[in-house]
Amino acid sequence: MASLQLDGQHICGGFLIAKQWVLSAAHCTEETDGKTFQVLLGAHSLTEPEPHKRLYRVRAQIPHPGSNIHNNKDDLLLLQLEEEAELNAHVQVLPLQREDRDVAPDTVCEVAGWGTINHSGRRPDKLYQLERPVLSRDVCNHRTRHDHTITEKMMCTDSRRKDTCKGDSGGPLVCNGVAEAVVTAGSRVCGNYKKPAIYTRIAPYTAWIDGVMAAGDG
Ligand SMILES: NCc1cccc(Nc2n[nH]c3ncnc(Nc4cccc(O)c4)c23)c1
Repeated sequence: MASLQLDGQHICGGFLIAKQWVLSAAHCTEETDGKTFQVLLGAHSLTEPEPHKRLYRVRAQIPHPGSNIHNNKDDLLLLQLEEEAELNAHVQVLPLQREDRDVAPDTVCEVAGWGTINHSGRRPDKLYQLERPVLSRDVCNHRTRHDHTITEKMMCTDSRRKDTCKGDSGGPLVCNGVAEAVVTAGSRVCGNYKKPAIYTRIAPYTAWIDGVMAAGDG
């Protein structure tokens, strides 16, 4: 799990997909007025000293060319670290789902982040993890939910009670140990069952991800 930070402040989640590459969400660069993130790896607490915590500088930030501020399409961001991450028990690469097939509805997946915990907007110091069931695209696209805005490159999880929120964007949705998708803010609503959590599925983007990493590695 990565924390994307500006001036020591957690902004968004992300995760290591290769020794020198982190995947996150393009919308995370919206309020950064061109500043470059630093990436914290190996952390559980954001503030306390921990043996495997290490802050990395970022050499390049590459948003998906289709990402934009008006919708949630192609909401992916690749970050190349200044150097390869030091891997250990607390810092590992997360395998990506490369088969482009929907995760079965009701599959229980997990999502983690340092995003706000509840309507109080309280921000946690320690990493939170949630288990959430996958919601079918048909239910998620219902008129009373996200009203046909969920494309085949997106997926949803139930947002009843436990949900992702501000600061969780960019983190991975992990199903059976594999990163299936990336948290996107969507309607930005948290904890309302009528607005299920939305994610950008990874499998449709593996060609783009591999292409950027191959070009970046020179
Ligand atoms: N559950 C989907 C989801 C995933 C990731 C991020 C988000 N939300 C947000 N992303 N960015 C934001 N900037 C301001 N406010 C926000 N949401 C918010 C904050 C307090 C109360 C509340 O009901 C909603 C968000 C929402």
